[in-house]
Order: sequence, then structure tokens, then C-alpha cells
Amino acid sequence: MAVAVEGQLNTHELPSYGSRSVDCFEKIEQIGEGTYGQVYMARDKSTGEIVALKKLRMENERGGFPITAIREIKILKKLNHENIIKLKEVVISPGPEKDEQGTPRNKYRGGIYLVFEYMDHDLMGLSNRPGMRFSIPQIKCYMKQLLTGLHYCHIYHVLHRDIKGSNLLIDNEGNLKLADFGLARSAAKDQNANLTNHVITLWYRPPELLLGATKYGPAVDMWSVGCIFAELLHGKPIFPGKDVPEQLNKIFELCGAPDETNWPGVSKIPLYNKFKPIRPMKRRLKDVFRHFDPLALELLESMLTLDPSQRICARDAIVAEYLWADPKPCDPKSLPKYESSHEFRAKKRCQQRRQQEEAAKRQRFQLPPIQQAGQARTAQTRPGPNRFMHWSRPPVGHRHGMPRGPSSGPNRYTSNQGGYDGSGVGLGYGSGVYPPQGQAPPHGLLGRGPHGQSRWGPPSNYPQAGPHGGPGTGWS
Ligand SMILES: Nc1ncnc2c1ncn2[C@@H]1O[C@H](COP(=O)(O)OP(=O)(O)OP(=O)(O)O)[C@@H](O)[C@H]1O
Repeated sequence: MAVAVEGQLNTHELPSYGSRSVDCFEKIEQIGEGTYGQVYMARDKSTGEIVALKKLRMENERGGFPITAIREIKILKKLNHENIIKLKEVVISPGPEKDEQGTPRNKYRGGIYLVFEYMDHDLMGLSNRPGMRFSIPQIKCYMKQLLTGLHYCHIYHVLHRDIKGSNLLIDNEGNLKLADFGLARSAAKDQNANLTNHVITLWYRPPELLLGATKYGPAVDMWSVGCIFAELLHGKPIFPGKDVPEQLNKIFELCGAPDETNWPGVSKIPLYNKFKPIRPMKRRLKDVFRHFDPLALELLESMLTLDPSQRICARDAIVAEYLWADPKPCDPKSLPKYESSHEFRAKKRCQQRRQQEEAAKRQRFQLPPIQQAGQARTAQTRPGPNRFMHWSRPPVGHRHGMPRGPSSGPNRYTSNQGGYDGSGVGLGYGSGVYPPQGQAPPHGLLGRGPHGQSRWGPPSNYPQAGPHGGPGTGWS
């Protein structure tokens, strides 16, 4: 079966979608726990290849295959880029066709697993490693890969809608890949459709969605990229709100209050009047991050622009001077190899530390041991080795709320005070993946647009069709 050239869309059916059983794989260990299921490291029994198996949650599915999974599979099947996780196949473990009363059951009830290439880390887990510091060349290297993968999505009209550290997977070759397309949306068909604004984890959600816009485009992902960029430089999340009003307030405190001057049309967004600040608030980004490299600050300013129609797009961000200036981004292959680290493990480590501290405290004050909250609650849910996840899972809908576990706390990155450490200077960038500054990247990387046009045109921001930062036509 022909598979499209890297950087172009897969338009052919791929083999093995649902034709093999999960028994073809041997589970090694759990590496992730998300809203929609568990993720395992596993080995393909026939080839020995190590893969990641994402088990989809089927508890709420009565009538068949979950719609979110259909979306994720459809989108991932099409995308074919080195900075996007590869969906290798879908496997099933069929459940009984009838229940005890003889009533026919959803035949997928036994389980559906997405089989992905295995990645050693996610950005969240990696940054949570004790003593971890990212150098500036490393940050630039990750940022370029993130932007390149996202640009590929956007030219094919795919909005990711959940960019955050735990969805950026990294392997020991230094490659970064965008993962978790469970909330992604292909906007190719009707670019003026109303879309849900209950997407993107709260800390990374842009102001237009928080204010209730339902027409939006790729600029929503670019806001999240800006949050990640600032977090990498600053050493901790920059907008750790606990609910929508607080989230908006944190954004306004740093980026200023939106009004018709800096964001034409903002007053027509549904929740603007409800949430508009009552006191004047100035943009303070330059002040707060004055210790950043001026070029980094310039790029950050363009990503964290309130008005989505003026926010920088992925294509323009890739050629931003900061990402090409000294110290140059390092070659992914030159990055150190770390022992595998996923957010799930980081969370476990943090929980174990807390338990140890608690036990030590109790011993010191000679208090009787307490029953762990998790033990009590998991007994009612699912006993077994995965108990930890159950009580640590955030309340329903967390996906649209704060990141999970220890990652939600401050100081996830053990960076220096000022955000920069300046190490790694002069590592250079020798892989040849990215073009020299100012030049177009090879088409093999970014390829051509859906209509064959070059994806490397003159810099421009997103056109704005709707009053709320809508994508308009041809936002690729
Ligand atoms: N291909 C992979 N290789 C290695 N680890 C992976 C892979 N895919 C996912 N993971 C791990 O599992 C975690 C959860 O995966 P994923 O985000 O796809 O699930 P989800 O249910 O959609 O999660 P969430 O609710 O956080 O959005 C990731 O953060 C990552 O640590």
C-alpha cells in the first residue's frame, strides 16, 4: 500500500486498521493516563518493535465507536510529517457480543487501542526531571520543531486545540512530535462553522475562547505555543489560572485589557461585557520579562497578541529572527539522552515524595498512620496496579481545565531565576533540517499547500473573517 511522501497528506487507506487483535502486543508498563484512556508501552510480538498503545475509554459508549476517536483516527491517518506522531494501526480486543441477558452489546466494548510509534518523553515529564535545565539552543530546537509540526497541521486546516507540554512528545534522538489529536478539528469543509470554545487546557487557552468566541482559527494554537515558549524561558507556567475569570485576569494583567483599539471587534464577543476589566490594565510583557533576550521577547509579544487576527502564524514564527540568531538551535541529535520520562511518571514521583514526607511527619509527631485517600477511593473503582491514577485523576472535564498533577504546580522547570541559563552556546545547528536564516525550508519539510502552492510565502498574519478572530477562507 502506497504511503504519501513525508510532509504530504496520506490519502490512501492504510492497512491494518482494526484487523489485528491487541493480543499481538505484550504490554510492558503504563506510561500515561489521559481523559480518554490509558497509554501503555508495549512490544509487537511478531516484530519486537516497541510501541505506545492508547486504550480508548469505552465506558460511555452505547452505540458503537466513540466519535472523538473517529475524529482522532481520521485526522492522524491523513497527517504524515516528522513532527507529528505516527498512528501505526488500530487494534481491538472484542468483547462478548451479548450481555448476560442476551442483549446485543457494543462489539467494541472489549476495547479499542491506537498503536503509535513510541516516544521516550513528553515535554512535561522531561522538564519535571530533577535538576533538569533546558539550554537556549535546546529551547530553540524544540520550538522550531513544534512550529514546523503545527504549521503542517494548519496548512491542511487541522486545528490541534490542545497544545500543552504533555502532548509534545520527544524521543531520545531529540525529535519532537505533536500528539493527542483527540480534540483536533479538521476545518477544511466549512471554515465558517461555529466551533466549540470548550477546548484547550485552561492555562494554554487563548482570550478569544475564554471570552466565548465560536468562530476561530489556527491562532488559538499559536496562543498555546506562546504560553509554552514563555514557560520554557521563564521556568514555570505564566498563566496558572484556576477558573475562567482568574485565567482571563492573569492574561489581562500581563497582556493588557482588550478594547476596540487593540482588538477591533472584541466588544461583540459574547462574554466580553461580563469579563472586561473594570480598571485600566496596561500591557506589561516587556517589563515582566525584561530579562529575556530582546529577540525572544519580540517573538513572544507576537504570539501573545490579544487580537487573534494580529497574532503571528506558525509560518512566520518559524522564520522569526530569534530562532536563527546565536546561540543557534542545536541539532536534535546532539541533545542528551535521558531515561524515559512521561508526565505520568513525574506525577507518580511527586505523589510518592508527598507520601514519604507525610509519613515522616507522622513518625516525628508519633501520629497513627492514615489511610491513603487513593486506597479508599480506588477500592470502589478499579483495584490493581493502576490505583494511583484513579484518585489522582482530576474532576471530569479537567481536560478543559488545569493540567494534571505536579505539572500544574509552579516551578515545573528547574531553570535559573532569570529564565536563561545561556549554556550550550555555540552548539550550532548542523542537521540540515531547517534552512539557514531567511531562506525557505526545503519542500520536503514543509511541502506544498493543499493546492500545490508554496507554503513559504511572504510573512503575513491570519486573515480575520468573523468578528471574533474567525479563520476566514484560506487561512492556510
Ligand atoms: N506515542 C507515545 N509514546 C510515548 N508516550 C505517549 C505516547 N502517546 C501518549 N503518551 C503518553 O501518554 C500521555 C497521555 O496521552 P494522550 O495525551 O494521547 O492521552 P489523552 O487521554 O488524550 O490525554 P489528555 O487528557 O492529557 O489530553 C502523554 O502525555 C504521554 O506522556
